[in-house]
Amino acid sequence: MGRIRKKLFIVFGTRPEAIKLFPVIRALSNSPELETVTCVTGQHRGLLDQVLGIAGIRPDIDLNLMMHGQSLDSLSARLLLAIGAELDRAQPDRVIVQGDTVSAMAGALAAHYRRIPVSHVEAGLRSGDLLQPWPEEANRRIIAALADQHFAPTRAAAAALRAENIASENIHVTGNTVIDALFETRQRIRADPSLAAGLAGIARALAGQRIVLVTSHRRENLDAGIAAIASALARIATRPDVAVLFPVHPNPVIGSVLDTLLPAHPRIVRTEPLDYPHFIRALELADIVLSDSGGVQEEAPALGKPLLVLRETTERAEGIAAGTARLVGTCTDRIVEEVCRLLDEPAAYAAMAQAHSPFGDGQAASRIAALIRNSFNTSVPP
Ligand SMILES: CC(=O)N[C@@H]1[C@@H](OP(=O)(O)OP(=O)(O)OC[C@H]2O[C@@H](n3ccc(=O)[nH]c3=O)[C@H](O)[C@@H]2O)O[C@H](CO)[C@@H](O)[C@@H]1O
Repeated sequence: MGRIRKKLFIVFGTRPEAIKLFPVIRALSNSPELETVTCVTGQHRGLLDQVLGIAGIRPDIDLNLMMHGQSLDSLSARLLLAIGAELDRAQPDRVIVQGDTVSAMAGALAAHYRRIPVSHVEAGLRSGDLLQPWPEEANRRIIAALADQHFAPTRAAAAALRAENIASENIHVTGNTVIDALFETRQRIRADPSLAAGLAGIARALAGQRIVLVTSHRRENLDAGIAAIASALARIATRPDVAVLFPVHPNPVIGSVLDTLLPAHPRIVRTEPLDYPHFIRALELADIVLSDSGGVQEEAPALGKPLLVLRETTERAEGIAAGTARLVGTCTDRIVEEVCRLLDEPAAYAAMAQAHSPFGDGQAASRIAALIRNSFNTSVPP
């Protein structure tokens, strides 16, 4: 006899997955006919835990698989074995993964090996280049081949899936859940400013400066890219009207390049990675954002912050089409030139500083929860 409540097994392991899944986990938990099992892999231990704490998620299973210096193949193999064992124990009716991490790919594959259906949140992002972003572009395509429910954030993402011959009835344009997380967190900070109070000192110290907020951690930028970005920031900070705020990703390669190429300077503020409310507050304080992050490309347009994307290609063309984002790559001169153009030409700045939210309206998670609920109503025999 089948269970009355359907069991959903949600696998994730990194900061961005936790940010983009907490609204979904909550929406699913509000359905009495569904039971959720959250399984974290610990792929990015510290950054993941920051988000879990703030979102109030206590994972049911913590695989804690992070090992210092682990290779992608060792990580993938360990994830596959560990997730598979948990699936055998939990016997879920459906597995949910998000985005393009190795944890998500391994979760989908372990589910497929057990013929458990897979829902993919943030489906259909494609750069068209298997090496950029690497290995995420391949992870996305593998998950798409295995999933039977594809939650595309935008119409363009849905079209990319149809172009790969995924059946239209399995593709749903829901918006990106990061906008749910962003709007909710912004609301929480307004109601309780102490959630982001750690930035008050920095905001006071930088008052009167135009703030350039920077994040960079993409693997393909770890060699020459991050060095070129650091040189650009050092030049930008020579302007007396500008301050650079750089929450640095814990990857040691980034820290050591910055130690060499980004000298101590009163107008360059390097911090540890900020927790989510503090990062959202930093986005609000920023005049210009420089980033190679996927999530930041979705958040900055929703807040009307001009964003220069430190990549050669992007799967998030919607921000560029909306006019809020511009692809600038990682050439030092180009970055400096584009930042100075925004600082010195008010019309250029105003054109990019319009708030658009091409990636969602903040209601994606409730749409996804409803689609998952309905999938059981339609596919379960009477
Ligand atoms: C190749 C690619 O594009 N892949 C993406 C990748 O993630 P990413 O590039 O978006 O990763 P990050 O930049 O680490 O995270 C970003 C989030 O972190 C918040 N943030 C940032 C700095 C900080 O100091 N404190 C914070 O809280 C910030 O607001 C934002 O929401 O994996 C995801 C999962 O599958 C995919 O969705 C997504 O395609």
